[in-house]
Amino acid sequence: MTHTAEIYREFTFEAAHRLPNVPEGHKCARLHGHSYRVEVHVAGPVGESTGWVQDFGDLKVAFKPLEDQLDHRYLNDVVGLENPTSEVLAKWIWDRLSVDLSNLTEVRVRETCTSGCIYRGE
Ligand SMILES: Nc1nc2c(c(=O)[nH]1)N=C([C@H](O)[C@H](O)COP(=O)(O)OP(=O)(O)OP(=O)(O)O)CN2
Ligand SMILES: [Zn+2]
Repeated sequence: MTHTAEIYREFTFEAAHRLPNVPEGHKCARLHGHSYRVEVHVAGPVGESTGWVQDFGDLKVAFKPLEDQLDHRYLNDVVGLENPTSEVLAKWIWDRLSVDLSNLTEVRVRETCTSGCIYRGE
């Protein structure tokens, strides 16, 4: 009997940003950078023969074009990321990944060790 499972892969990239819409004097209005960590989750039935939901390698292939657009970039210059909060970035990633990953369930973006965002496509 098969079961369902959720799998994920973590990616990292380095990028600079500033937040243009924060209140006057907010530190995040200034140019700064993060070592972003992104988790991509997909779910589905575990194949009888494969023993997996999907090859982790598929997630790597799907994320690669996004990594190319994000890594060592000034995020505010990327179309759709003019206000690059974690919330906006998580949806930006979801919108692009969901084209290839129909079983996408969750995108997690971590800006720092303590702060981040979870987006589930709603
Ligand atoms: N809801 C959100 N709040 C904030 C975001 C965001 O994307 N969504 N982003 C920022 C800044 O980008 C900031 O660099 C990260 O915030 P913060 O967790 O405050 O980071 P610090 O490491 O500076 O935390 P301290 O504990 O204050 O040192 C701000 N808010
Ligand atoms: Zn920041």
